[in-house]
Amino acid sequence: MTRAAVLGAGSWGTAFAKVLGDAGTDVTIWARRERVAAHIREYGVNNEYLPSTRLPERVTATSDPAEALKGADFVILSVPSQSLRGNLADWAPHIGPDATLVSLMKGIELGTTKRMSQVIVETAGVPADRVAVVSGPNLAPEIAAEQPAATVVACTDLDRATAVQNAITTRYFRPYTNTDVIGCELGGAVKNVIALAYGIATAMRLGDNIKAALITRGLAETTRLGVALGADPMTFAGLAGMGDLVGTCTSPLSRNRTFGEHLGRGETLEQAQASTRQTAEGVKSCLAIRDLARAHGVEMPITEQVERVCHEGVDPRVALTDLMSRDTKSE
Ligand SMILES: NC(=O)C1=CN([C@@H]2O[C@H](COP(=O)(O)OP(=O)(O)OC[C@H]3O[C@@H](n4cnc5c(N)ncnc54)[C@H](O)[C@@H]3O)[C@@H](O)[C@H]2O)C=CC1
Ligand SMILES: O=C(CO)COP(=O)(O)O
Repeated sequence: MTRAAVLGAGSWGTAFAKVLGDAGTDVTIWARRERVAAHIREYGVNNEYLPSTRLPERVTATSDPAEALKGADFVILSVPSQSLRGNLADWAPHIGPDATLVSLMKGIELGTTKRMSQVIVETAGVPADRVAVVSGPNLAPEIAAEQPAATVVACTDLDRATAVQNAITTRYFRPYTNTDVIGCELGGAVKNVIALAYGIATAMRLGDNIKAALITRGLAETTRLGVALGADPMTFAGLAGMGDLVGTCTSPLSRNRTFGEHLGRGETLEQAQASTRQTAEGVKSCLAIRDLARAHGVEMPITEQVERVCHEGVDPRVALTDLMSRDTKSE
């Protein structure tokens, strides 16, 4: 019997545990707070993040990471990106020697500008070919409700990607494999920043033309950064690129887009933050992505402006004027 540990009991960790359970894997979720774990054990429900989803019998929970990780073939990492390094340092001694580590996270680490798989390799001391990434248009509430979705499992070791694919294939969840880890991770992280911009534009009632332009030019700057870092440009035309970008920007369920709407209504960063307990990864990652782009000499004008609005208190109207008045160029 295959076993998985899901570390992080937020929306996506919990929905992903359900997918694994429905596909026939025994799952133990690690929750930071014992009362969340106890509620899952007793009622089969994560009442804090997905209160209307009943988890399969095969899914249980604990607040003890060693218990969650015992005998796990798949170690699923689903905490906020900026807390991964600290958490994983504690968890690493309990991870089995051949376990596959699977990142669900869509962020870039502040300060180091590292992708999550790089943080995992460094912190857990595992080779890169034991780390897989799952990324695509995967809004957790829809998947928890068994609405159909597709995703990408990326790993440089195709056999491991296929093993993860098999462990998460259900009648409502369809994973594709890919070996481009860099492209899949960048697609997932940068789309959160573009979704912030899309949310800002939505709240400012700027119209559908500019929203389509943000998606298209957002994908262009994501691809530019990806290519500079060694990604396959075709990845950005796939589910982990365009798919996730369109899904996130256009869905009112997206925390990043919703956060952007708060900013677009004129709220400060602090006011927008006070409106949600959930993770809008783009808010912090826009800083790291901007730094990464600058370090590689890549222009990311939308990301630059999102960073200014989020962290430098720039009025979104000023950011828009700056974007529209850049030097003209070829597409
Ligand atoms: N929710 C979604 O629809 C999707 C989310 N993701 C990504 O999955 C990752 C996890 O997101 P969600 O589950 O949605 O987040 P969430 O905001 O729903 O939950 C985060 C979880 O991490 C815990 N947590 C918060 N700070 C922590 C810390 N310092 N140490 C340990 N645990 C901590 C929280 O208690 C909570 O259980 C993010 O990178 C997100 O971008 C990816 C695809 C879909
Ligand atoms: O990554 C996601 C969908 O693929 C979820 O997006 P949000 O974090 O903006 O809710």
